[in-house]
Amino acid sequence: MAVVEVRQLEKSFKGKEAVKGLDFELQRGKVIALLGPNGAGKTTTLRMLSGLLKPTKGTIRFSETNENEDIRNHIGFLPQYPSFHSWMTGKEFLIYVGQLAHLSKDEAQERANELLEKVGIANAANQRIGKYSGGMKQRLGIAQAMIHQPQLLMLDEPVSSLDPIGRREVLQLMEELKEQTTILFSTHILGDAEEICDDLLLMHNGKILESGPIKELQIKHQTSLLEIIIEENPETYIDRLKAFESIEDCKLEKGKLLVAVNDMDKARTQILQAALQEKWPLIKFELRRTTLEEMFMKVVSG
Ligand SMILES: Nc1ncnc2c1ncn2[C@@H]1O[C@H](COP(=O)(O)OP(=O)(O)OP(=O)(O)O)[C@@H](O)[C@H]1O
Repeated sequence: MAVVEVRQLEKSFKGKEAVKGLDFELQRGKVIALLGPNGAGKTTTLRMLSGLLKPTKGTIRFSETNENEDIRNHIGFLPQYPSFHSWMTGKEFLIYVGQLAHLSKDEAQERANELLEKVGIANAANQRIGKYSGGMKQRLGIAQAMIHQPQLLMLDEPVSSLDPIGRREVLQLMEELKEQTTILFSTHILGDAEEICDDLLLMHNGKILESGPIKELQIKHQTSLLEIIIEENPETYIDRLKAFESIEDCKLEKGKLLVAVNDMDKARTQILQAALQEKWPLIKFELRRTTLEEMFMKVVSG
């Protein structure tokens, strides 16, 4: 079941389209990565979903809200550059945020203690935020976004500014929080997405180019390539290779023939038979797989 359904979502800034007609759904209980290079439109999309920015066009429908209900009751948001009152302690800050979210003082206190424990900074509860490390601030930011038990937690680049240890810890925390809420987080690092997400929304130039379960996308984009090295005049073999129906394309790159195949078994047999019969000066014949990462890099590099 979808937590949120987005249809034809658009946003322009002074006539410049930042988000160009998005259609997607977020499935309950999943961790979804909104993946894309700088300027893809990730922040703009998250800000529209969180109610901070008005779409130019399109609809965002949360499954558990009524027409006139404030969607902020159902979502938690951690911006890319959160601002904290550095003179407050972590606990004071969470109680303050809890009361802003309409919890009573007692409820806010109870929830603050619970969350400080959950995000792993209970030992720094009474320390001023100004003394927190980047990772601790990010944990506190996640706790503030979770204060009212939202059905959707949105995190804008939650690990980008962290060192490898902080990054690992926050990713682990997100993995744990998955039990309680659906999580949508933006990143430009495929590795982060691959590590913890179930589903992927791949965004580029304001559009979603790919979406779905990451495992399915990995399989979909895993294509087979053969790398062949022929000692003399490799360019003269291109047309010969392209003539096989099992071969989709062939090009010469840095002295290697890169052959895209549609039927690996057939291609292997056909090429090796021809090489034997026609005495090709074959040096190397190797299988290479392209991955989601290569697909992503291709998209990112335009
Ligand atoms: N308030 C604004 N006014 C004008 N243009 C904007 C505004 N906010 C975003 N943009 C433009 O919209 C496009 C998408 O920006 P956005 O911040 O959503 O991308 P992003 O994918 O989050 O990038 P990053 O990873 O760098 O944060 C960019 O071209 C950006 O310059």
